[in-house]
Amino acid sequence: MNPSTPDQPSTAAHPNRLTTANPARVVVLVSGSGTLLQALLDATREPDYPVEVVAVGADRDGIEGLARAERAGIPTFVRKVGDHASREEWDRALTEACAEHEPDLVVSAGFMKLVGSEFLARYDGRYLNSHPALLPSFPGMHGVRDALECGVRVTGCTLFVVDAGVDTGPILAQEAVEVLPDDDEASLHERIKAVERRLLVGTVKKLALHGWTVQGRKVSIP
Ligand SMILES: Nc1nc2c(c(=O)[nH]1)N[C@@H](CN(C=O)c1ccc(C(=O)N[C@@H](CCC(=O)O)C(=O)O)cc1)CN2
Ligand SMILES: NCC(=O)N[C@@H]1O[C@H](COP(=O)([O-])[O-])[C@@H](O)[C@H]1O
Repeated sequence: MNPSTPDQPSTAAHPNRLTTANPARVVVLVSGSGTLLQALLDATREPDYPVEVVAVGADRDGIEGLARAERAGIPTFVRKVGDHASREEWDRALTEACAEHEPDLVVSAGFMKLVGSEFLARYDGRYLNSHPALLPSFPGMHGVRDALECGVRVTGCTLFVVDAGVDTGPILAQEAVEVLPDDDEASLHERIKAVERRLLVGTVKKLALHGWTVQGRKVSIP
């Protein structure tokens, strides 16, 4: 993890400011199809996109998210909970696997495991998660299904800085998506993911360019 680089504003006036290398080194964690990951990979092909995806990690084998990384020539790693004696050991192994790539940011993009205290301490303020609902409504593994079952007319997506709770961390960005009368979980999730991809790519760019501060529940990007 890097402090400010010469072409970025000084952190002297903002002691809690988090900054990245230029380009920012990003590890992406996935458990599934990896379309959010793909959006980041596609963005990094633009010459002025200030991010390098340095590795992709997963908690399981055989997923399209890992295949996308391999096709892009990006290093991958898999750390399965079941291969470790305890959840704490898995958390340490995941932390170390990420650390080998010296990330400025770790982005959870459909990563379906809760991380523990070692991971959170190492990546304090630097671990982001994209969630397919407007938090604090509908946290957890089934944000789209829960919103539909509740009958809301508007849901959306949230990008936040992960803390020790489940989808409770300080919010970076949100965008609303209308629920249509004929929506099922799959159709609504597809429309949300289209918005999530754009929000993730745009917000990670802002973080890389400007840095950010986390103070209590507030995240600010200058
Ligand atoms: N400490 C945290 N870790 C993670 C968070 C978080 O908010 N705090 N967000 C997730 C992603 N997530 C929803 O956004 C989420 C992922 C997983 C679970 C969960 O209960 N998982 C179970 C196992 C599920 C399975 O493998 O089928 C578990 O971890 O044991 C809830 C919410 C990223 N990590
Ligand atoms: N609680 C975490 C969660 O539900 N994550 C969600 O998984 C999807 C991943 O899509 P992808 O595999 O196509 O990128 C995204 O909608 C993401 O928000």
